[in-house]
Amino acid sequence: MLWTLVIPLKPLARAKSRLSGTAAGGLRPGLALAFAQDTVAAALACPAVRDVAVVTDDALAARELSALGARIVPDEPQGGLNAALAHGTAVVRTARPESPVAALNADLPALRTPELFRVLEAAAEFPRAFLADAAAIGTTLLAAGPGQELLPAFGPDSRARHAASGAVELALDAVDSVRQDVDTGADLRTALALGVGPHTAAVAAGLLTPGS
Ligand SMILES: Nc1nc2c(ncn2[C@@H]2O[C@H](COP(=O)(O)OP(=O)(O)OP(=O)(O)O)[C@@H](O)[C@H]2O)c(=O)[nH]1
Ligand SMILES: C=C(OP(=O)(O)O)C(=O)O
Repeated sequence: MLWTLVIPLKPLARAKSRLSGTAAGGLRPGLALAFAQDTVAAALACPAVRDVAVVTDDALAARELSALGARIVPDEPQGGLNAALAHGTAVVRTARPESPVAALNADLPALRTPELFRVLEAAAEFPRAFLADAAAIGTTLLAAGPGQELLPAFGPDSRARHAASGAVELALDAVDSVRQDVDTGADLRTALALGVGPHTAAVAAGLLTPGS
């Protein structure tokens, strides 16, 4: 099955606010962009991915991510994350109404293409499926097969809300890079230990000193 990924991205000036203690104001937008660049590059390299649509109103991110090969969908609803995902899904399905679609967070800087492949292959077995985040509270990927509504319920406790919505939780080992979203400085250190992509590695160099 070939998936269309829908990746939401907040305007960079407001993104990753919980990293403000780790990356001071001037550096945080660049870090959020680097996370998105590494996420999009790893996703576009995946043989199970037909294309990637990024839902964002950020002009710089739109330029940089379209240069990688992503389609940009303006965040027209301006109604937060789930509205952006529902909109992005509707837009990509205008051309391909039956397309399998998966929402993927833009803050997965350690994302490894083979692990994403395994997650998407597993998701293809169910009408709707999701992957819990590394903290086991949230969600990093929500998939809807051909003709299925996405019904995104991201945000606090989204693991429980996606399960309650009828999506099947994917119980997979060894897909840590797909689960490792980065919200805090501790998450960033964990992602760096897993191994981040080149954009994040370049920005993170100098941000964190060993043991900080
Ligand atoms: N297009 C769009 N994307 C959003 C919006 N809110 C959050 N996102 C994206 O949704 C994903 C998950 O959000 P979070 O992990 O909370 O990221 P964040 O909002 O940048 O982080 P905090 O500011 O620390 O809450 C990230 O890829 C965000 O960029 C929104 O209103 N519109
Ligand atoms: C948006 C989510 O999480 P967080 O803001 O914790 O990354 C989520 O897990 O649904």
